[in-house]
Amino acid sequence: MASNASSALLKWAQAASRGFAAGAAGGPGRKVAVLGAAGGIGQPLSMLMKMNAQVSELSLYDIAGTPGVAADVGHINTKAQAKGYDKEGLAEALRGCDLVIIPAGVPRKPGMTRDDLFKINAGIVRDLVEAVGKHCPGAVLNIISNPVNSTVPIAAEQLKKMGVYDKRKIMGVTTLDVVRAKTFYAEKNGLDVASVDVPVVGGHAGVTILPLFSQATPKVSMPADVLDALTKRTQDGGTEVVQAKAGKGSATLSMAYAAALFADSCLRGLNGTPVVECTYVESTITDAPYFASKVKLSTEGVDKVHDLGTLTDYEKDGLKAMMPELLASIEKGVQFVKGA
Ligand SMILES: NC(=O)C1=CN([C@@H]2O[C@H](COP(=O)(O)OP(=O)(O)OC[C@H]3O[C@@H](n4cnc5c(N)ncnc54)[C@H](O)[C@@H]3O)[C@@H](O)[C@H]2O)C=CC1
Ligand SMILES: O=C([O-])CC(=O)C(=O)O
Repeated sequence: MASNASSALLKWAQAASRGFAAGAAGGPGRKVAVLGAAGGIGQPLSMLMKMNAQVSELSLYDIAGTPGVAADVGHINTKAQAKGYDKEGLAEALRGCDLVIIPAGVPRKPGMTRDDLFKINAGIVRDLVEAVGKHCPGAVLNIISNPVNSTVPIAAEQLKKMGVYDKRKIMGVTTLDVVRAKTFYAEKNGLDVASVDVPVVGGHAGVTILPLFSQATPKVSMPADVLDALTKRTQDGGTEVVQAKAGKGSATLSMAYAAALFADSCLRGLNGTPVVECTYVESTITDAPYFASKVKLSTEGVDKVHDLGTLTDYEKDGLKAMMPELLASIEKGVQFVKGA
């Protein structure tokens, strides 16, 4: 089993640049849907999924703009058949899907928290997941739409309501936190970023994002102030991009990259090559019913949720500090569906 997907995925990316003739994973062709495919994340993500050799059918769904995206992506000379769907086509887009990736919804503007997006995105995610429950209840779900800390519980509750919930299938995508932690850790310590791994646990907003630099490889012992600065930069990575884009949205390109890596790992797992990734799932390893940690992805989705390993006092404090916000965000998501 690959202990970490990054080296395999780097090979995948290299194979992509050579035209995907070699090096990419095989396995049965999978049907993958991107819901929100015409958006800032959706477009580059659709391109990257079109380049993934594990995909045979690619459904590109959005409420507007999908014919153009599908026509454009469809000209890429890889085997996946890309098809665009508008509002009326959601059922067909989803039927037979193995993996559904959801980046639909509004992004932040400067000054907003991810929770400020709840008002609009909660309903979008609930309705899309309802369609998933109707048309492809067995599919693995990768939820990108913010606030992830709440949208994953929303998805779970919606599927429970429909009697088709399977905790192994629902994952909140926190890969961008890992991507950022790796980049910042490698930069700060002069390491080859391709050889670096950093687990990131908790949730996906501010203090709920907890990089475990004590478990990073290769191991570098950092002074307390450097460790604190790296931790805070990882927690505020999304805000750094929101501010830099100055009103034009949040991370899209790095997010599409991260989502494509995570989706590739899910597909590898489904195709019988288990991969371990950090992701936000139903969990019993802390007091929070949903929590991101290392998870083994296999033929049915989540196979094993790994525990946190040994934490330093600094990390234990971080874990304690995140709990009130994380628990409140989860409860808000649960009540949004249950209370309705
Ligand atoms: N999990 C993570 O690490 C990250 C999550 N995000 C989140 O991803 C979401 C999308 O971000 P962007 O792509 O930048 O936004 P965007 O506004 O560029 O694109 C969103 C797309 O969703 C579509 N959409 C809206 N309602 C829909 C519905 N009911 N069904 C299908 N499509 C619908 C829109 O038409 C649009 O094309 C945001 O909520 C953002 O906060 C962004 C970056 C990182
Ligand atoms: O910060 C945002 O709003 C988007 C996001 O989740 C990220 O970039 O991590």
